[in-house]
Amino acid sequence: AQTGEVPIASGRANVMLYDDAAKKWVASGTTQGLSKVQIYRHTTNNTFRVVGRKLQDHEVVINCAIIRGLKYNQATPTFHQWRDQRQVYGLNFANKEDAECFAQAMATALDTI
Ligand SMILES: CC[C@@H]1C=C[C@H]2CCN(C(=O)[C@@H]3CC[C@H]4C=C[C@]5(CCCN5C(=O)[C@H](Cc5ccccc5Cl)NC(C)=O)C(=O)N43)[C@@H]2C(=O)N1CC(=O)O
Repeated sequence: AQTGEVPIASGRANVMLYDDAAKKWVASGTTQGLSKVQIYRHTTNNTFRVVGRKLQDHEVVINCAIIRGLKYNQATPTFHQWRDQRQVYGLNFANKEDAECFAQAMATALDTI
């Protein structure tokens, strides 16, 4: 977190990006494996972003702003996804509790911005 950012959710997930050309999901980052995915709230300007780091080597595998109007799709109880103009992000959560907690924080963020 940068100064002035606080995490409002944290969960374990495989962070996936959709390869439009190949029409398949690919793991984000250089290795497979679970990441710690957090939603940070910036305390001064009340903006939010999703940051994910590999549990093993802390490689940053996702760092994307949560923008007003984002549609967060809970495709399954453990696979949630959204898109921006560049790509589609997928979070394959380790369990549905982490997924539910993350989705709740995402909803809060989307209600706030
Ligand atoms: C990690 C493996 C993964 C695990 C779980 C399952 C769950 C379903 N699933 C999918 O990929 C589903 C199946 C159909 C395919 C077709 C298109 C896709 C791909 C690109 C985005 N998309 C949208 O449907 C988006 C969603 C959206 C709606 C609303 C707002 C935002 C968004 Cl992003 N619709 C728009 C209109 O954008 C898609 O998610 N798709 C996953 C999946 O099979 N696997 C297994 C594998 O791939 O082996």
